[in-house]
Amino acid sequence: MTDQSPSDLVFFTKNLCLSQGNKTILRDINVDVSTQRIGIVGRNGSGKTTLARVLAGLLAPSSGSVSICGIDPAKDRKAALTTVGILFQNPDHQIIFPTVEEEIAFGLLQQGFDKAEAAEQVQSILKDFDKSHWAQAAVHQLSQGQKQLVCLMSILAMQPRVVILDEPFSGLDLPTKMQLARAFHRIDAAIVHVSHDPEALIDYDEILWIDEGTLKQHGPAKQVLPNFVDAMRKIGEADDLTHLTD
Ligand SMILES: Nc1ncnc2c1ncn2[C@@H]1O[C@H](COP(=O)(O)OP(=O)(O)OP(=O)(O)O)[C@@H](O)[C@H]1O
Repeated sequence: MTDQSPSDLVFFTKNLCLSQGNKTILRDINVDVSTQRIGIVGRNGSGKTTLARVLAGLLAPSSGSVSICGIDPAKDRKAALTTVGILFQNPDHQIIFPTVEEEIAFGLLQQGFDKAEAAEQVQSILKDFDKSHWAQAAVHQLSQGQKQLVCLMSILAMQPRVVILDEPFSGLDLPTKMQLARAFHRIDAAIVHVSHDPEALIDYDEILWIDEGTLKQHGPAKQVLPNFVDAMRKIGEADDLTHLTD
């Protein structure tokens, strides 16, 4: 822990462990984060999504603790709703309503806004993104990139202090990625961005590298990303297939 007070921190974890059944997925993660652009990298299955879900309060630690903007997100679900929003890899796992305006209004109604207030906020966020004409569009007719933008607008309408992006570009073509990345740049809140792509995190303030459920390295992007890329290259260059003949 640094000498910063917990309220200055975007999040911190203390001896965070998480198991599912017999499997330990996160082990003893201790980290303080106080900047606005935070990347999380790691190999497939290293525990990045699990950490993102713990930060959003969707999973509770098995032991240890987590605090995001001063709240325990799994215990204080009401505060978590206004503090942290999470954008999943696949918008189809997030969207539940038939039209764009209903989808965006849902979170606001959950937050306690009445229907008229929610409708006003929906219009305002659509206008912000120059998408007022989408209000009554059927969500199932939108492309994946458009659906991802609807999810992002739904989160931002709730004005969270932290937005977690879990591989938000997967399955999107390059122009859509670039358009969505521009939308991310406009986000006022702190961003925690899980990605396999070091390029996507190059301008970020700090990076957490998760490896087999542990925090392998934490530091400025310029320091951690080259180490991560080197390590991934070495693993990629190794000829795993030789082991099949052992
Ligand atoms: N509910 C669960 N029960 C058991 N094991 C799980 C559960 N959820 C995740 N795991 C396992 O935990 C490990 C970490 O999963 P997680 O999805 O957090 O990794 P990840 O780093 O996000 O992977 P990827 O980059 O492939 O998305 C994986 O081995 C996964 O199979």
